[in-house]
Amino acid sequence: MSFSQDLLTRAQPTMDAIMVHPFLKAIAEGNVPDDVLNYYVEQDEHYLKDYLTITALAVTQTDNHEDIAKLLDVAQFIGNESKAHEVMLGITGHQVENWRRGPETLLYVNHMYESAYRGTYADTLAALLPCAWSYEVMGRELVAAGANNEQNPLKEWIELYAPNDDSKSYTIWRFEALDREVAKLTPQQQEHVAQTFLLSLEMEWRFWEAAWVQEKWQFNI
Ligand SMILES: Cc1ncc(CO)c(N)n1
Repeated sequence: MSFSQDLLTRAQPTMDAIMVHPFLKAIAEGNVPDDVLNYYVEQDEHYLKDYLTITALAVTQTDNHEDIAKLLDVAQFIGNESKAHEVMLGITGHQVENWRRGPETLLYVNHMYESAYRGTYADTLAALLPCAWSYEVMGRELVAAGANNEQNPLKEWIELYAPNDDSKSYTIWRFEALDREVAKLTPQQQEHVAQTFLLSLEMEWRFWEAAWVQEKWQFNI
């Protein structure tokens, strides 16, 4: 069994929990409460800025030309995600004004920065992967369930993340790169990479949850 196949088995319970999270159910039904959408967009603006920076850090850790080209494509795609945010803000009429990272956002991006600054290239790939992978699975499942119907105000948002061609995965190259890179590591380092991936995946669940419960810092500073 490949490293990433084993990883997917270990990741399954977390992924299952993400897919049934009430926030995702509300996206499917097109009835996410406004304050949840606003919280999500504000935190995701922070998240994506950091994600872009960490993607750039990943570029500096490898000399594999194909990976570099793919990572630059990812950087390009992150620009499209502002459009996804506009879909959500179009529903609520809100403007982004909270420029403070919430607790879960900070935990998540710090985990990714730590992986990039202190880990191997494989750690950085692993830290970045659950973001793309969980949204691909989500997009695919939402479209399969017909959630991107004309009545759903989040139709465009959903379609941004669903693969265009059903058979094509936009994250498969990342798993292949991960398998190639971990082959260079010791078993101990490989387990570190696995933990890095699984922690980012848990952070995906926590990111939805934080918006759903409107998680706040204790003090306003
Ligand atoms: C937290 C989070 N994870 C994944 C994505 C998809 O890029 C996103 N926009 N935000």
